[in-house]
Amino acid sequence: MAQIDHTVHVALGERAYDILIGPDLLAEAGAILADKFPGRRFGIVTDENVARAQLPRLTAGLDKAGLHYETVVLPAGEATKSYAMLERVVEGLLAARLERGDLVIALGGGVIGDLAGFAASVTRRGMDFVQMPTSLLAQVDSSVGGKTGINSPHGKNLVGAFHQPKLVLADLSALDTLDRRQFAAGYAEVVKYGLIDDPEFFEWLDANLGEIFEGGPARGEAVARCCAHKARVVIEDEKETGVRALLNLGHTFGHALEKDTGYGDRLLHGEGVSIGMVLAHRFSTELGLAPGQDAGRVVAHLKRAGLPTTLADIPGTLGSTQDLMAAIAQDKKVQRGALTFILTKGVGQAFIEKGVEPGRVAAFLDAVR
Ligand SMILES: NC(=O)c1ccc[n+]([C@@H]2O[C@H](COP(=O)([O-])OP(=O)(O)OC[C@H]3O[C@@H](n4cnc5c(N)ncnc54)[C@H](O)[C@@H]3O)[C@@H](O)[C@H]2O)c1
Ligand SMILES: O=C(O)C(=O)C[C@@H](O)[C@H](O)[C@H](O)COP(=O)(O)O
Ligand SMILES: [Zn+2]
Repeated sequence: MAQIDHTVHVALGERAYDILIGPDLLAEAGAILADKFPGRRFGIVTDENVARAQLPRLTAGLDKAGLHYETVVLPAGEATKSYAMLERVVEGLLAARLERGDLVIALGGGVIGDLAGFAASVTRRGMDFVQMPTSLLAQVDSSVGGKTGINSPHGKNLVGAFHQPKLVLADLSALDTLDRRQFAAGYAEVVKYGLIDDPEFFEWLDANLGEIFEGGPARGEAVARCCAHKARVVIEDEKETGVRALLNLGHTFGHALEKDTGYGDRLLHGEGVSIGMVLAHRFSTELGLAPGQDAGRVVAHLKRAGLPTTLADIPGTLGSTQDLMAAIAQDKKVQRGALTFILTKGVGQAFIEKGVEPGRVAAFLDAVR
């Protein structure tokens, strides 16, 4: 019997699903899948690191439950969110003769979740999929809410679909094999929830950061609170026509930095979000919207987590402000050519600002470089 510490229900009508959070869910996944999806077959998509560290725990349980599965193993890292890897996954699923009624399993971090979810959405015009997030980032953010996709040479996540999973299994013990840099990158998205509209959560994180990083009970609570927060937002605005844009705090800057640094090891997504959230606070201060000391609190907390907080923390040379502005112009929140930013009045008081003048953003970037 699986131990489930927390359940979050994502109430999306006929697309509703549960997020189950517990200590050993990969090992129990075979029994859970056999019960929820009787008679179905499975296509596991994962990356080389996760195949080494976590896949055997999953397949042992699938074997025990007598389930049929095929596995596609991809290179690890952000560069895998590409057209070439999308083709590899789709062709792998087809070669395995998985039917439309079978399920894709995304076993890995956000890269695998986004790519495999998108592949599921287009293969045979739409297969169901299950998220089995193994990074902190994927457990608190990317496995929930149905944003799937890949990067384009024009920018981050520019090709994709909203495609909700049928189930999310977040196995907390999977995080034991994640390295510290990746854990910290995921933690940036944890902090994001506090900064959006939950100052009490930000305070709680400040008090529990050590325990979260060391793997104490606060870690599971943090994952559950983030999932509950994200589920609330997604239920209200599944396709990002309104409040969901708040989940993009720090991402307009962050995505531009990820593109500029080539989607590689120089800057992980969560690290870009960390710097982006600081820039969003500083830009808000610059515009006279937020007190300067709130940006200071954010920087201090992110630094405690070992995260980068300034452009100078990014190794190597960044492109010009013009290059960054060109990337920002491709942001999916752009409407009729006008920029939208998530700005803030202070910790836990983020808001959506449409029609931000590009000249002001460029001047701000020039000033902080
Ligand atoms: N869809 C969404 O709503 C959403 C939300 C946030 C981020 N994202 C996307 O998620 C991606 C980032 O996700 P990520 O930070 O998980 O990156 P990732 O998928 O690259 O995983 C990070 C690294 O950790 C390794 N790894 C993962 N789990 C492991 C484990 N348990 N043990 C050992 N190694 C493990 C991976 O192999 C990889 O090298 C970005 O592409 C970002 O755009 C999407
Ligand atoms: O779920 C959302 O909505 C988010 O914005 C969550 C973000 O953390 C995530 O990085 C997402 O992929 C960004 O979406 P995008 O639409 O800006 O590409
Ligand atoms: Zn993100």
